[in-house]
Amino acid sequence: MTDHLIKGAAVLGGEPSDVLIRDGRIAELGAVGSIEASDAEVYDATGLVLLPGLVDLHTHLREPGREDAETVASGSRAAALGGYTAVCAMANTDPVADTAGVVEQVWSLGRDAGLVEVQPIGAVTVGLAGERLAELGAMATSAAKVRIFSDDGHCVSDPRLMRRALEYVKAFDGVIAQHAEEPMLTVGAQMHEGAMSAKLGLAGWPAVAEEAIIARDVLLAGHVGSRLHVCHVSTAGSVEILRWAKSKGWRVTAEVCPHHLLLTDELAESYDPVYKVNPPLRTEEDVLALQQGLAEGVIDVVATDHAPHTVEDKECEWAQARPGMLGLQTALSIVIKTMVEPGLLDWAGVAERCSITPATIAGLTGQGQLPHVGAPANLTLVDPNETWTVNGSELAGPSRNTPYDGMTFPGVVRATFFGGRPTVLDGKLVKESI
Ligand SMILES: NC(=O)N[C@@H](CC(=O)O)C(=O)O
Repeated sequence: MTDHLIKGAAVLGGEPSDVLIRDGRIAELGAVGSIEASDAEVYDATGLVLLPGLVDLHTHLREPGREDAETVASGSRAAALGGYTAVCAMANTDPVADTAGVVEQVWSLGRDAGLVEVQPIGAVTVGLAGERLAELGAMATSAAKVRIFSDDGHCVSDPRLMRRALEYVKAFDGVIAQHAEEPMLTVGAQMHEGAMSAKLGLAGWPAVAEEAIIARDVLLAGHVGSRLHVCHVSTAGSVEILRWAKSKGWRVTAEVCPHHLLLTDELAESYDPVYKVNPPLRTEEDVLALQQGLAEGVIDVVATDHAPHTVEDKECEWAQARPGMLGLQTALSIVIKTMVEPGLLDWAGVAERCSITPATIAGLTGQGQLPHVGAPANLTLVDPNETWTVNGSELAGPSRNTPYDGMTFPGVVRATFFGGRPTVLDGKLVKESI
């Protein structure tokens, strides 16, 4: 394996340093010019910020079943280009990832693609139907070593089943990641329930449908003493409930998606389904509360909810369109725009929310480590001073459903190292790694 010498990178935005990567790990870390490595390939990282490789807790890779929208390999390419070195693959595939066989399939496809660590998430219930617990133990002890379980896309709405799931995974320190949506309150829902939905005549998805489930589930998690993770938190009220749950010392974590940190329900006025997503884009007040919650750590992590859909499933009438947006290649830029530029997070905070804490939640021990000698070389180099304009047709993967097409953002991912190997250099996938 080739050695790599990264020169002049600002580690977490601090002093420029040199980093020597050897045999997949950081072998030396020191002041600029202090490391001698004549046989190493040199990467000039002057002006770049070095972060631990990003870790996504919420990625839809669509394989098996909807390879026309994304595959494990194409999603891995998008992830590497976005600065990720690990992604957790959601279970709503076809067939559903509710058995050891399917999670092992996804896990081995990820290993074959070899661009990021692909950690499968297992379904909580058989077929995501919300009726019977899936084989949680078999998935946990499979080669995929599933740690997080989620029916994402569907809520585990039966409180008795939710309690049983929390009790079951407690034995092996597993996590139940809930898609918080009380289904009886979102029948036919198309967008956030508020002034804009009334104006557009679209059925609303009220904030209380999310908040009611989060309130119930934090109480259940506290009661059982088990680990709950709340997916894609989208309302100001949810942040308040999480703040309260954390003050009780309950084992509750939560994620926010980049789109909920930036976009609002006003965009639905275009009737362009690219803005249709679950949970829906909310109000400016919600956006500000989510940013604040992330800054304070009430919301622990940023997760993309990368949800590729084909042109047929997205470029149609709003009501027929599937919910979901691409996210892997734009996430870091949106975090920089919404959190770093306004001074809500510094680079250490970005590392915490986008890498270290997600790796801890997912139990990915080789990921999310602050750069230090001996650490696995999973690293991202980003140029914070460069901007780029999103071009949907140039994104990795077959899907095009980005809400950011034509928008200009700060922060260009220049290089990603996965297990000591560059997957991205100069902003492009490294040929040998494809
Ligand atoms: N987040 C989304 O809008 N879509 C998700 C599933 C879901 O949560 O509905 C998808 O799988 O496409």
